[in-house]
Amino acid sequence: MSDALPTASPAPERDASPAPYDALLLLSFGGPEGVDDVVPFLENVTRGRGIPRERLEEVGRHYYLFDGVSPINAQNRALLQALREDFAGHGLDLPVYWGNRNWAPYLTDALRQIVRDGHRRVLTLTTSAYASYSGCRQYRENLAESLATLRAEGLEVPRVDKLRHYFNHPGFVEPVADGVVAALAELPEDVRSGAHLAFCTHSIPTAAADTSGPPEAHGDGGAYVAEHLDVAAVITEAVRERTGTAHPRSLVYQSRSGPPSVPWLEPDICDHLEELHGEGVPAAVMVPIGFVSDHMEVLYDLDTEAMAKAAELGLPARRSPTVGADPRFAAAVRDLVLERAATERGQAPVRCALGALGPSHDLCPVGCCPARTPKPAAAGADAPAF
Ligand SMILES: CC1=C(CCC(=O)O)c2cc3nc(cc4[nH]c(cc5[nH]c(cc1n2)c(C)c5CCC(=O)O)c(CCC(=O)O)c4C)C(CCC(=O)O)=C3C
Ligand SMILES: [Fe+2]
Repeated sequence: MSDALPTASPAPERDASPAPYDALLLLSFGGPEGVDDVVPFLENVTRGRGIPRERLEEVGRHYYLFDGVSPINAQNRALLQALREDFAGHGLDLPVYWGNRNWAPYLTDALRQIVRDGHRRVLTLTTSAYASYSGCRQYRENLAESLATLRAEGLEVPRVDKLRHYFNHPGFVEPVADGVVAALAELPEDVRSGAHLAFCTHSIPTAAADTSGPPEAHGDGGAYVAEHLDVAAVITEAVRERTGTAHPRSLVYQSRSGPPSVPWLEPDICDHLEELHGEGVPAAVMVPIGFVSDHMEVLYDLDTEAMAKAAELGLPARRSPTVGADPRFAAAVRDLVLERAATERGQAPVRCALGALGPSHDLCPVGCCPARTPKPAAAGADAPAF
């Protein structure tokens, strides 16, 4: 694989008009904020998804280890604040709302407020940077369902679009690369230059991976894996530019769910650490590129379980930070909002993207990340009219 990829591209000066949009919606997963929330939250997440009881009990224990509190909602509050500050500081007059798929504040309530406040064109930012059913279409299904609820309530339904996938935007890549450099600096000096970069993301069923992204990417591994491989190469190169060391890398998976009979993406991070250790690799940095902010998958599956595995092996390891509410990420969101607004106004704005894949599509085409059971999905070429 070539490492000669561009690792910087200047963010263009853009016209600060968000027109035709009049609201931005931060759409996220949601998480429990106390022990009493855990079971109802897990019921919301897993309704109709066929997850074995034992897996749910296991995941419930992860939350109880942290007093039932996932950091995801606090992270989203911080991101909301960062977006509002960034927009205000750059003359972008666009109110920002927040709603979740699985926990309060709920998506339907956020959309209802948007309508009551008189907004008609909503742009959505999801806290998932890649193509996949769980990371993209399922959020689009949630939007369609909430819009149908509003219509049943007799409210005027706004038009809703979704920002393109941003895994390769410089404002996502750069904070991650800096975080890797910082994590490397925390490793003992004698093992630092030999450290392996284990890029971590959520495992998904291989069938879902194969059909992720637009139909033309299907069958060849799919867009989900291709996007992660591409950004892992970009980040590795950005780290080499900063440290002078070309670290070996791999893409590995975590947080497998579902019945054991169904194949999911592998290797798992813990098995991978064992393998690295067996090969004589002196240290590892886990880079959670699959996640926008810290949440239970990061705190438990990486910081608790994978770090315990590394300690057991005697393998020096660190976990690098997620982008969270980094001001560069907030600025990237502003850039993407203005890019999309200009596109909707019929202009052809510069589209910032690093790596070999280039900028992702604005509108998910028909057949993008199909569901096992077809459901209406908003903000795509196959969106129902309201
Ligand atoms: C690709 C992907 C992302 C990244 C994109 C994105 O961020 O959207 C993601 C994020 C998250 N997943 C989360 C939590 C859970 N995911 C589960 C289950 C599942 N995730 C899946 C995929 C993904 N998940 C899949 C294919 C399943 C199997 C069931 C199904 O087919 O739907 C379950 C059920 C129990 C279990 O089996 O683990 C839970 C509790 C939380 C919140 C954590 C917190 O509370 O801090 C977050 C951010
Ligand atoms: Fe998940």
